[in-house]
Amino acid sequence: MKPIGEQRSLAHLFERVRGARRVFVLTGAGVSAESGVPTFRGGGGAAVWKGMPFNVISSAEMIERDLPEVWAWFDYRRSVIERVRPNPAHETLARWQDRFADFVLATQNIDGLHERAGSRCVLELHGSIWRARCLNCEARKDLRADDDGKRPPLCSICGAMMRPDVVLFGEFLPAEVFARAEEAARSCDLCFVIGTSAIVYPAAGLPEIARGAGAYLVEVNPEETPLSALCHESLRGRAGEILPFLDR
Ligand SMILES: CC(C)NC(=O)[C@H](Cc1c[nH]c2ccccc12)NC(=O)[C@H](CCCC/N=C(/NCCC(=O)O)S[C@H]1O[C@H](COP(=O)(O)OP(=O)(O)OC[C@H]2O[C@@H](n3cnc4c(N)ncnc43)[C@H](O)[C@@H]2O)[C@@H](O)[C@H]1O)NC(=O)OCc1ccccc1
Ligand SMILES: [Zn+2]
Repeated sequence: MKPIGEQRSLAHLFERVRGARRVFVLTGAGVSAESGVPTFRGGGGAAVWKGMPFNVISSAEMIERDLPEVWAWFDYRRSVIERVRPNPAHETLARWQDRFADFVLATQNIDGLHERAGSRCVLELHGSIWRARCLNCEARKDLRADDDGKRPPLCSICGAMMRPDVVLFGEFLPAEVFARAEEAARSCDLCFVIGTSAIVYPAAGLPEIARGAGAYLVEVNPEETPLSALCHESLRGRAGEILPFLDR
């Protein structure tokens, strides 16, 4: 793949980025790929855990059916994530929060790497692998600060069992978080969609909202996605190389 700079003149894009006032960014697993976090390939069919496809082990039914197995799956992913570091894509987006008058970053990722890179008020559309939530009183617990290793963890408020505080397939997204992302998508003048296969909804609908509201839509992804046709720009390459390049 030709380096982004040689693909064609991006002067007009630099212009757009320099002139942007309200920027909305949606990220997916691809933004963490260069950190060493495996992607999902569209949340679809391939077996990811003990022969179960991703959208089965990460589904609401599994909480009922086998909560210990759900914890085993997220404990494994947490063990992978705790060994990696944010990459230049995360770092660039952290800088951008102070570069634009209005900047909103929404992510489908539960890995917490945006926060570790210094991004503040990240809209975690699908929750966080670093939190547990009580099945009875909804109290949250930060597993970085307070994890006695007991599985399932027990709620320190009511003693009930806790589940990972992530949004599983068939579950609604946190309403307030999604509403803020929708609002930002509706009112932005520049929208970046970075490292997502844009298959999982309602997150994949956010760039469509931005485009529909007149925003300039830019995709960063080495591959074509269902959103590419909707984009003003599709920058084919890796986020960790392209974002620092746009940061001028
Ligand atoms: C599979 C899909 C069709 N299914 C859905 O969308 C479902 C059902 C559905 C709802 N509405 C629909 C409309 C149409 C069809 C289906 C639906 N949605 C839901 O269930 C949602 C909840 C969805 C959230 C699920 N939780 C996740 N994650 C947390 C858990 C966990 O992580 O385990 S989703 C999870 O999968 C998705 C994976 O996608 P990506 O992040 O994009 O990753 P992927 O690997 O696919 O792609 C990576 C991309 O990066 C690129 N890339 C690779 N390297 C790089 C690189 N270096 N740089 C840049 N890019 C790179 C690659 O080329 C690739 O394009 C993310 O959203 C991720 O968060 N809830 C819901 O709708 O509630 C209401 C409801 C309630 C009751 C009954 C019905 C409906
Ligand atoms: Zn509780």
